[in-house]
Amino acid sequence: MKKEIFVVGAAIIKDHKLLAAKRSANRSLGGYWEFPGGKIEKNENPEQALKREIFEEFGAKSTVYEKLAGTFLQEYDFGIVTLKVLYADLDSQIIKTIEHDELRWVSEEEAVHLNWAPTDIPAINALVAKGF
Ligand SMILES: Nc1nc2c([nH]c(=O)n2[C@H]2C[C@H](O)[C@@H](COP(=O)(O)OP(=O)(O)OP(=O)(O)O)O2)c(=O)[nH]1
Repeated sequence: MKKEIFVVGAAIIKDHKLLAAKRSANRSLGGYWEFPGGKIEKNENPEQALKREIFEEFGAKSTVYEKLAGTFLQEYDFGIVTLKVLYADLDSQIIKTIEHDELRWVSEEEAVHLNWAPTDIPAINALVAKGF
């Protein structure tokens, strides 16, 4: 049985642009674009996990809103990732990036051309279909 990995990602949208993050080359799925976020720990709900991850990754406070419809599943050699995407806002500046090689605010047109982690592709398509 493969390990199940429960992950939460943030759809952070400002001025019609989405904050895309490129995973550091030395990590699992390195070099792919993703939503800021990470693994949900045992004692957390998705919202708590996302606020913690955004603070750890960026040193920024955040407000988390509703979930994007759907749960996105993808099997990898290291496990099965189950991704939930929550809309969020940053309430303070990004003061550091510890897990990403690059951060980029992208339009819908730019977003669809990035090399997203396979898990994230249907989520990006759903976000673009809704418009941002
Ligand atoms: N943060 C994030 N992780 C994602 C996304 N899509 C996706 O498949 N993942 C995967 C990558 C990782 O295997 C896992 C999230 O773990 P993580 O971001 O906490 O990474 P980590 O530092 O604990 O993992 P690792 O590099 O040490 O293996 O989910 C996404 O949009 N955002």
